[in-house]
Amino acid sequence: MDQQLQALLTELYEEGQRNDAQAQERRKKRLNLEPETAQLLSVLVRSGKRTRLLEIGTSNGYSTIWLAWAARLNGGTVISIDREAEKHQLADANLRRASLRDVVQLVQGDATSIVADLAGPFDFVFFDADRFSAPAQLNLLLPRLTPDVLVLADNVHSHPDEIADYLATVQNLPDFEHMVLPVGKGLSLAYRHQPSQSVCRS
Ligand SMILES: C[S@@+](CC[C@H](N)C(=O)[O-])C[C@H]1O[C@@H](n2cnc3c(N)ncnc32)[C@H](O)[C@@H]1O
Repeated sequence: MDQQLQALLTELYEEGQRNDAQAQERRKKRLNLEPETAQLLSVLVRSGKRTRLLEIGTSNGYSTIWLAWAARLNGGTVISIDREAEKHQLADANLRRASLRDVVQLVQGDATSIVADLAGPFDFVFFDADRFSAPAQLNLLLPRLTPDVLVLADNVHSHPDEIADYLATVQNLPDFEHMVLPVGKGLSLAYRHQPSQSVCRS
């Protein structure tokens, strides 16, 4: 990552921290990922050559920039959803500053309604919005996941009660292995690897 993009990410994160310290309403907070979690996501995208990314919870685009930068290196794209119009505009401006706007489709609205209409397929899904709706969103997305897919969710340690249903859902998915990584606020990682069927040669 070049220094200019690193500097922009640091600026956005620090601005988010300052904003969140004084914002009264929760919906006005940026609630950005910890930088180490965002970096881990970008490593997973790059190392796994993931190209069809979906993020639920854009905020001002901090994590979206990390994902978009990684996706671009793989020739991929990101769809990112947020219900707040103000955050949608901030993310739009920040992605333009990062010269990554062309890699990202920003969608404004309620994530559950939106994912129901997304064609996919996705090989990387990151849940970072309202944890109560995440199980329903995951179930809607299941037919639109690639055989080899990573499904992640933040806030396992920070919001254990809110994320419990999501964790139960993901842990019960057949063919997925699941773990919780002690990074940032606790990152749920589910991985399915279904190799394409080998051709039997006689
Ligand atoms: C934790 S913040 C996302 C932070 C962002 N991923 C980052 O690291 O910069 C959660 C975001 O999800 C959005 N959100 C919450 N519930 C939502 C829903 N049901 N549909 C769409 N967006 C939602 C909020 O407006 C908020 O901006």
